Amino acid sequence: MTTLRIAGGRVLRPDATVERADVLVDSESGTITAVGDPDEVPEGDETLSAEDGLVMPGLVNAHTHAAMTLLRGYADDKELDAWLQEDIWPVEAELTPEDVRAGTDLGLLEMIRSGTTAFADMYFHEEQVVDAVEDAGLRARLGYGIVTVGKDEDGAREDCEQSLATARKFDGAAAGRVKTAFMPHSLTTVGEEYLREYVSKARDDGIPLHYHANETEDEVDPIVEAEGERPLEYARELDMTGASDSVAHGVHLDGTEIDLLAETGTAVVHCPASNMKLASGMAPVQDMLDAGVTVGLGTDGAASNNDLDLFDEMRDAAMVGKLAANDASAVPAESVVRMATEGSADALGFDSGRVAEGANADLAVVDLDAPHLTPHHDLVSHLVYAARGSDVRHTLCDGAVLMRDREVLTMDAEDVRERAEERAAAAVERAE
Ligand SMILES: N[C@@H](CCSC[C@H]1O[C@@H](n2cnc3c(=O)[nH]cnc32)[C@H](O)[C@@H]1O)C(=O)O
Ligand SMILES: [Zn+2]
Repeated sequence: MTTLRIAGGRVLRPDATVERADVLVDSESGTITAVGDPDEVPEGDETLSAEDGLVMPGLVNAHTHAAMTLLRGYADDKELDAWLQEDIWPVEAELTPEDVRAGTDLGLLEMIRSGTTAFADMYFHEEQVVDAVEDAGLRARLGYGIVTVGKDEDGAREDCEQSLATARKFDGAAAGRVKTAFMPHSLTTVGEEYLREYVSKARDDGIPLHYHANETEDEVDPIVEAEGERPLEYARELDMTGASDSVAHGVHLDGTEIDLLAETGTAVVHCPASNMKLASGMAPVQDMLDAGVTVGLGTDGAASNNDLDLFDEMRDAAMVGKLAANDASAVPAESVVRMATEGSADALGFDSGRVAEGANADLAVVDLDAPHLTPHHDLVSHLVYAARGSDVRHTLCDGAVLMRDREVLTMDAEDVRERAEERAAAAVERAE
């Protein structure tokens, strides 16, 4: 057994208290085997210094499209529908497997550097994402995104089959760090007949669902008109709500839908930056938390954010949560940290997001000695309101060190940047 002791720092515990403690990690099982007083934690085979640092759960990005880093800054300042149809989808149609690998690598590099250890990915050429995750050492729940609008029946079925096949094939890949889901893009971009047929197939195999829901009013209104019910009521009828499922966004929700989410255990992944940038609206996050909904946090793709830094996202979540509730005490720092760690991990079905014995050893160590993190009245406050991704010193996933002293060990950062730069430029040129 190889053990690693993370020593000399402070530790953020699941009850949001901070204490001086060391953490012992078993690299073979990839779990945390002890957390506690430095005198009581056994010696490790190796030591990683957390002096002047805070050991926290690795952040979990519960909704993204990692390869969309290639489209970062390509098209901004537009609302969702026009942005997707006029700018994003034409370039995505040109993306080859190698392009997706390059964009995903760039996304993973950015995640590791900013203390993110797990993510949910909805995209295509997912075999590339599996390989990228395997090599970089992160954890992911991934799936192939289905769009049937604008496709004939054969094309639509092909998409659905592809999503099922991807979910079946890759579950458990990368030594168990990859899990999968069936991923219809949304309730309006996938036809009802296909949802009915293929969701039931996914259910037969126990495959969870992840999809965009209630993101914009333009997406809610047509369902209300056609079905005479709210989108999530429609989703429940289609058997698309359940304890293993998660929906991205959940911006435009009424009280009935919030109750439905809580009752069924369906998680919502809040994506505040994307919601603000595309002017989609303000999610009722405090209302969801009050109702007992599992709420996670996601960046969405880098083209609508425009980065994958969950520290930024935490600040955005707190800020917009207060505006939405018209209450400065709404969505406080502690709730936000919980959202980005345990909440997201629960949404994705990972035993991560908490520094506790037995949990996955997915961790980040944040430097506390920066001017913008001084003084130390309240470190939970700092994580949400003052820290940034570049404050992360070490990142670990599944008991392995992915970044040590700001050097990413599992990827060649220069090569990743060069490939992404070249492939992004070429794809845009082909599309235009
Ligand atoms: N199989 C589909 C791809 C779907 S992947 C998921 C899709 O979600 C898109 N996407 C990114 N951000 C958002 C968002 O905020 N709302 C809805 N879709 C988004 C993204 O561009 C990507 O096309 C096809 O071949 O068209
Ligand atoms: Zn999305």
